[in-house]
Amino acid sequence: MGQTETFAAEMTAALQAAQGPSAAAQAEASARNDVLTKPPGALGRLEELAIWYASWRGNACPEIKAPQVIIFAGNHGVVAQGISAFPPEVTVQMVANFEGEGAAINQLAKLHGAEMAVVSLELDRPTADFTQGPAMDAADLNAALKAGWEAVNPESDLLVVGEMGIGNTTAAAAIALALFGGEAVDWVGRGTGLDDAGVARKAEVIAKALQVNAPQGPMEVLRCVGGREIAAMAGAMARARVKGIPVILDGFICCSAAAVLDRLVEGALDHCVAGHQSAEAAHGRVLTALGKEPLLSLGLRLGEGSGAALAIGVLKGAIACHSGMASFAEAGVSDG
Ligand SMILES: Cc1cc2ncn([C@H]3O[C@H](COP(=O)(O)O)[C@@H](O)[C@H]3O)c2cc1C
Ligand SMILES: O=C(O)c1cccnc1
Repeated sequence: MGQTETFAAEMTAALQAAQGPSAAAQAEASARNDVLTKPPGALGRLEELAIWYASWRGNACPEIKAPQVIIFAGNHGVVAQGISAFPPEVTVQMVANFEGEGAAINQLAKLHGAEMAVVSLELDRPTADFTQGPAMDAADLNAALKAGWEAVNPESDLLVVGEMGIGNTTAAAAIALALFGGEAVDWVGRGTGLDDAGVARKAEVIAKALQVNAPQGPMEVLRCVGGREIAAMAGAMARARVKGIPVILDGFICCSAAAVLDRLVEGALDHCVAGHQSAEAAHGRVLTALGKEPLLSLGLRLGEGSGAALAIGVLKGAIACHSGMASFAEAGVSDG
């Protein structure tokens, strides 16, 4: 897609025009599921997962051969408000750790045979402190959306987007408050490990951010109180929607980016499944607002795409059974 200056508008139009899943593949996969050698429904959610994946791939008997994990990194001016337990230098240090294959996400991506890309977004130029004014101008927002869009490998057959950005649970909470309403305290959590006073300060910070910026509409919310890596995640998930690449959603920050798309275009997240529910207090609330039931709930509160990457194994299990199992007729098993 074209011009950086108009990227947000072009991306929105592409999402509006995007095709849905294949009804034929869905019907064929569903019929196949009905004759596999198991009592009806005995594979629980794995059955609906396999049919969902098959419908998005347009193939009733799919395989997962080329998963991609993309980690987007960005820095946040709002760290000046003392809203993270860690200093902002950790963002660039962790990027080096990703590149040296030393982070949790490296291990989980490798475990599931996923290609992993790391995209740093102007780490030496943090977003503006959004308690003072918008985090990004239109040029910054468009560039970040486009970086996300372009990072997706169109040949991949599954996408996980993760992030690294000290302070980004505050941006995610501000996005959630702006999109879903309620009270600031409903959307804040401990992030990397804030104490109770820190969490209370974080709530004040996001309340002030919305007073100062008063963003109108999902894209403006993303520009005013988001961050570059959050915008890039949204851009990548939008590209995946257009390309028919299923996405596994990660934790609170990933879901705040997804929520922007959800409010922007109806059905924009139909190609997404929730990988897990993180321990960040408001993640469950965001998942409920998005109508997504998490596959895993293991108390993770890391980000980096880690919970979603772990859930690749669940989806691979669903597809292995669906595409590999024999039917009652093939195996000569009585179908009851
Ligand atoms: C060593 C380290 C590795 C991480 N990997 C992900 N995060 C996570 O923590 C950050 C968000 O929390 P907050 O809003 O409280 O700063 C993000 O970078 C997120 O990805 C990490 C944080 C740290 C310290
Ligand atoms: O939910 C997450 O992804 C999360 C929670 C805490 C810190 N970093 C990420």
